[in-house]
Amino acid sequence: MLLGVAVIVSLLWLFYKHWVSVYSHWKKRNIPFYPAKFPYGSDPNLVKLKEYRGYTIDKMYHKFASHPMFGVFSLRSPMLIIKDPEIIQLVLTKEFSHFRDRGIIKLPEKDVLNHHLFHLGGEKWRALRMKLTPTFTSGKLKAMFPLFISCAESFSSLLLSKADSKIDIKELIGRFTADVICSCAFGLEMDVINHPDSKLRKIGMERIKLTFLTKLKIAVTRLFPALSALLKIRFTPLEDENYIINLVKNIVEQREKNGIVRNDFIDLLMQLKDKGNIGDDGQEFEKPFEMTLELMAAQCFVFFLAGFETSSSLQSFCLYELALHQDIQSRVIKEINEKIERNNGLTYKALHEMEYLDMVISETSRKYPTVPVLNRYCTKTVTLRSGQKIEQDTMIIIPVWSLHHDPQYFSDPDKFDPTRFSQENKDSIVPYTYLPFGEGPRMCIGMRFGLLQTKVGIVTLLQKFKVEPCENTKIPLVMGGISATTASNEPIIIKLIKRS
Ligand code: HEM
Repeated sequence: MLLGVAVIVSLLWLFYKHWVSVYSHWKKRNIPFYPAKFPYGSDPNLVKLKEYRGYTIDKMYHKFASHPMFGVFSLRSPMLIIKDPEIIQLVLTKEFSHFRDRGIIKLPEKDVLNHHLFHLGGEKWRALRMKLTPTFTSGKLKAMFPLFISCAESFSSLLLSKADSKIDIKELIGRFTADVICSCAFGLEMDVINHPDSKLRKIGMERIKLTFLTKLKIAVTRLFPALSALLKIRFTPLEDENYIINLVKNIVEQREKNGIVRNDFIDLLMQLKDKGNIGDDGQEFEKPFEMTLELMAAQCFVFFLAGFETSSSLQSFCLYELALHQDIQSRVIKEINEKIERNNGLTYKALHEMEYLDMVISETSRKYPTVPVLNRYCTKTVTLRSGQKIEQDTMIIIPVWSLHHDPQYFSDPDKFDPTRFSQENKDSIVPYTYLPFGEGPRMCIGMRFGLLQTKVGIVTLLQKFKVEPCENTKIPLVMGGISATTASNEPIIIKLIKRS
């Protein structure tokens, strides 16, 4: 009995020693760091998600005010937080080949729906990124514009039924963005606007949640890959995976059977599938690979996920700020009316001429960056000008929220001030301190699509309604921890007043 207890205590002690052995990582490398405590590491909030990630990292960011970068530990993973815009530029762009991967999760082979552009690394990512980039050329976006407008019309009808009431703006706009992405990328008329409980949207909303269980799975796949394989850890439930794969399979079969060509995202994937192995076309990819139905479904899934949540957040934060700043809203609506009149309707060209609206959206993206941090993973050691090294296998965090709220780069950062992005002022923004879509070869592939649907959504709504705060509007908004993207703790409630 005593022996048994002694063995257990010794094993626990060994486990503890092994766990904390990594906590000297940054000290050995002479990099300032946020000390760690067993078991969570530098700050339990990095793991427990009780607080928005942007806030947790921001507190650390200010503790290391005079340092270009500093180390933290999440559980027992060392991570390097980079603050200096010059080093950020090096990571995202100049030395990109050393930091090509995100390294957020070690992808379990069988979790096929996660093998998408956002999580893939190395050559497979490079090949897919190169092949999928043509999805969003300006020609393609122009061709899709009528689909945006058709979704906007159904959105308008829904809005009219909400006139003069208080609404949860993000919920409403989320239906519009889900419809746009389904229609433009997949040719699917889901009508989420009128059927908000659609299965696809529900799956998307679940996947965007960064629950404790998801974080635990990320940690286990990263720290104990063998255990993760043994436990068959997966991030997408099998039922959802089957649903998405079948959905894509049906679209492909329908198109093949009826000879439908829409020149959209699915068509591009189908062409890649028909051409045989990706990389066999003389474009120098190390290991050619097949575009399987599962790989196609994974790319569709990430476009849906990345497309609907980010744009609906941006639009809701923007309308919230416009509700609070009636002077800015009046200027936006004046511009909208002028440009629509000059172009005989809401055209692609009219939207492009709306410069003030563009400034308002840029300022919203600064104050509420949809993705609070960017992740990179160092695959080859780099020596900085200071002589300091960033070693192979280092996980990197770029604190976007903190940069966007650092008074050194954006004076009075809590103030909503679109003039920061006027023609005269925007050139004075320090490069690599404004990163709402990331930067470099791995930046958001859907940026132009996201901005276009954001503008169509806002213009459609503002043409019909004035937005105002009401007694349920939270001022200021406090961000919450559960979502992987920047999201308010509580619903964003505003009032829609019908324009005469
Ligand atoms: C307002 C809307 C959007 C915002 C704010 C946004 C933001 C971002 C950010 C910050 C990243 C990471 C960039 C980096 O690490 O440097 C990203 C990546 C990505 N986004 Fe977006 N995004 C938006 C819309 C979209 C849309 C509409 C799509 C697709 C239709 C999309 C697809 C993706 C994909 C696939 C990636 C991964 C790219 C790669 O690793 O190669 N995003 N996005």
